[in-house]
Amino acid sequence: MTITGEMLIGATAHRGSQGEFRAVDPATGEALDPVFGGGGAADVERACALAWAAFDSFRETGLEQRAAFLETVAQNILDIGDDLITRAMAESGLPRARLEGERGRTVGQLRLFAQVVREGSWVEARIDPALPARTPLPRADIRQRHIALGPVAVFGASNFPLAFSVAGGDTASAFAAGCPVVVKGHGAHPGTSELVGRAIQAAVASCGLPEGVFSLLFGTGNEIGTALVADPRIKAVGFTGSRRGGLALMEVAAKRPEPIPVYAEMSSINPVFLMPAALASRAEALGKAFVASLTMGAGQFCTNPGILLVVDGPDLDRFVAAATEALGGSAASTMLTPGIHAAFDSGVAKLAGSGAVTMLARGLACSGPNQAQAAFFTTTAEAFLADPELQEEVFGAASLLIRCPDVAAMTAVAEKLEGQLTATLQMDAADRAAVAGLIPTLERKAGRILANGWPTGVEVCHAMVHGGPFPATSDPRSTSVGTLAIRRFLRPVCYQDIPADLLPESLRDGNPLGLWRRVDGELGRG
Ligand SMILES: NC(=O)C1=CN([C@@H]2O[C@H](COP(=O)(O)OP(=O)(O)OC[C@H]3O[C@@H](n4cnc5c(N)ncnc54)[C@H](OP(=O)(O)O)[C@@H]3O)[C@@H](O)[C@H]2O)C=CC1
Ligand SMILES: O=C(O)CCC(=O)C(=O)O
Repeated sequence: MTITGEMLIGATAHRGSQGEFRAVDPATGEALDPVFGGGGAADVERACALAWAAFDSFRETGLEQRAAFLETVAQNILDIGDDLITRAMAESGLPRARLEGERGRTVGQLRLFAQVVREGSWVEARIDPALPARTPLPRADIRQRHIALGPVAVFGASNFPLAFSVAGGDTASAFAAGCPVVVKGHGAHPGTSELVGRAIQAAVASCGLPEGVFSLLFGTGNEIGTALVADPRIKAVGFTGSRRGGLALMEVAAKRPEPIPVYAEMSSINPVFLMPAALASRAEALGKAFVASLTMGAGQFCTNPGILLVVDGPDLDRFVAAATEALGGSAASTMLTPGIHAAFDSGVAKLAGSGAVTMLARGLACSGPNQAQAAFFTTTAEAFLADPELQEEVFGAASLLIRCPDVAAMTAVAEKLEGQLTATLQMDAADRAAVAGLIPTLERKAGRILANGWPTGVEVCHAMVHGGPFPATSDPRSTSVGTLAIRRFLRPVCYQDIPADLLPESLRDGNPLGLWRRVDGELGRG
């Protein structure tokens, strides 16, 4: 498939006229062909007008048709073949195996959402039949279902050019809910975005859906994203990226005449608690496993283990020795963009320059452009508590070990942490009582608590929560990974005494769609 450098607006391909840009291969620093045209206000207007025109029809597509659409998108992405992988490698510096795995995850989550759509319980139909004889007052016939929120603006993330980008989790869950999507493609991987965008565009056409179900825009500055979020026809936003970018978009959304929800995944340092018995029994293995998680994908995961909390003592020294040895031998790896690389270097320099922090190890020296050397630092619980800047995310393979005098100090540090995507416990049986004391704090701080694993690598499943209190996300009531993500793009509507023939099928007597429904409080298929 040829990459043209055009935006995809409804059924058309259209070259933007507001400036030009090219992707950069971060491994070589060279600009890649073709030249892309940046979009402007007229392109946002056209994409949003089409999305709005498609909305009422798309949200009422039958469950089977919508599920088949998601499956067609998945198949079309696979059908691009190796061109997709080679372009994504060139644009991101990520290795083939990682991108092939990511493609599998992307296709898998589209197919999982197809199953969810077919199964239909997301409609959450409720029926409270009329009680005309009730005294002192009769009850009306009251029915409820969930409908799609409206067109959704999705911002592709730089660090997952497939699974969190044009056809990533935000798009899949919005489509599943029945929302048209306008994607603002990330400037780091426009060719990958165009290829995937064309796969979606073809699926819209072959499934007989209105063209406005999907558009893909590019820009050469913040203006296009701002205009998209400000457009009155956009009713929700999905974003993964920097705290600054997420906050800026939240502000735009909040200042609209009609404010809208922004589901932004932004910043997390993912504390790992090395509990005393676990440390005593397997300090060396933990040191090696920690470095493997830290350096995976050049550390460019929002779930990266950015801080470790540990009780000081000889077992910690064993852990540090193993971790510094592993990290000292880890190769420098190419980061996604020159900007992300520069931000990593400046974050590491800031930590190194802090009087309260000691450098423990650096990875092997860089041998090419945009490469990052992993970094491992230590500080004390007291110093960490005194300096809120030590909590700032350094995006990449950098981590800070916090030496605590006892488990109570670990809890005290946990209490001072900002909201997190994850909190990890390395624990043995003898740590159970201490962990039981920590869990209430971790439940308040994080979206996912895990034991004896590492936070990188999120399973896409029904029970997953990839979210958490601010600043991990802008809305802790939801998740951006897993099937619960559909809820972000739905809202309940109640129908009181609406004539039977005007009710949506999901709420009609006789349950023509065979959905799980709550009738007079009882859940069943009646
Ligand atoms: N925690 C996480 O999961 C991640 C964190 N990051 C962090 O973000 C930094 C930069 O990476 P990047 O991926 O580019 O993330 P950004 O947040 O800078 O950009 C993400 C997207 O949001 C848009 N955007 C950003 N700011 C604004 C704004 N003020 N108004 C309108 N649109 C905006 C960008 O558009 P435009 O192209 O116009 O800039 C881009 O499409 C990294 O160094 C890292 O610190 C990055 C990825 C993931
Ligand atoms: O760890 C993962 O698999 C997902 C990470 C993520 O959401 C991110 O880095 O933005």
